[in-house]
Amino acid sequence: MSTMLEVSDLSHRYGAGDKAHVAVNDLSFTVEAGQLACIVGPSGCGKSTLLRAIAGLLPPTSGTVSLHGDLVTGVPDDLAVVFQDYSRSLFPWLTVAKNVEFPLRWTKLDKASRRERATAALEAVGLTGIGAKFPWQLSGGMQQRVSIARALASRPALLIMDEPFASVDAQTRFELEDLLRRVQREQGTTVLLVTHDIDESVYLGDRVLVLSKSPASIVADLPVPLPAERDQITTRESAEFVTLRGEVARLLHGPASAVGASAASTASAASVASADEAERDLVESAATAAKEEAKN
Ligand SMILES: Nc1ncnc2c1ncn2[C@@H]1O[C@H](COP(=O)(O)OP(=O)(O)OP(=O)(O)O)[C@@H](O)[C@H]1O
Repeated sequence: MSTMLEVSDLSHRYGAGDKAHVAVNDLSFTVEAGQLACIVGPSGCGKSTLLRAIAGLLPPTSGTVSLHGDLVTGVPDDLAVVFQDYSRSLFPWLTVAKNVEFPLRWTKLDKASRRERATAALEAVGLTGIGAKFPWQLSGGMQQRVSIARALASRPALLIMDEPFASVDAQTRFELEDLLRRVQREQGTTVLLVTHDIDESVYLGDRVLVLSKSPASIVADLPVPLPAERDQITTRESAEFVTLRGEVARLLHGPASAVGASAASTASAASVASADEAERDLVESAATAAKEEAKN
């Protein structure tokens, strides 16, 4: 296996002087090609800051991020991000097919190949034949499938997913988790997924990286000893699943990780703003071009 993502001694501090706030503290890890690594951490610990730095949206105060050996200094062309809020990341004025094709405009693919890729990506996520619909004509779960199809269509070197299933109901969440694992294995995609949900991190991951309370540092990097074929009922009942889930919960909620209630709620409010900012950065930069696309 080759290393796809390398995060080395990464730190990020917001502000300076008395008002300085260290959000990420000297964090190092790698993700191998084809791996699905999950990150779990307490609310407000610095997950969004970390993802923004990895995505090239935020220059870190110190340390480096490399994608397939290349230093990340801006948003890499071969990186895709799926956010929690599908309703804001899909363009409502473009059809589903055009939404999925959209990032391919920056590749060398001709129009016919772009269409073919989009059709195949929609098929991979179980949405064959809905390309002519608009996002707002679909359920929330279907819209998130479209976001996943769009991310996969560009065959990214790294797919970053920031709480991707937090806005759908429990049944849809299970379906999307299984869909992600299936497609990720079929296509060999390297995925870094952030979740608040301990069970989800264990069910989905090949590895679970547990972050400390703010400032984020890695408290554990745990391999997931579950078979590749997983099932929402039997896997979650298995001894390995229950043991690992307990271990992650203890690391997150044990005394060393406890966060005071008021500090947590303040941090949480600021971090929502930060995640929103990241999403806006990416979506807005694409929106202008998407409007042009709609005219064509
Ligand atoms: N732009 C900013 N300026 C100053 N401080 C910030 C900024 N963005 C985030 N922070 C602070 O950095 C810390 C980490 O925030 P971040 O959003 O990365 O956490 P998070 O783990 O993603 O949060 P959540 O779990 O709620 O999504 C928080 O204490 C937050 O208050």
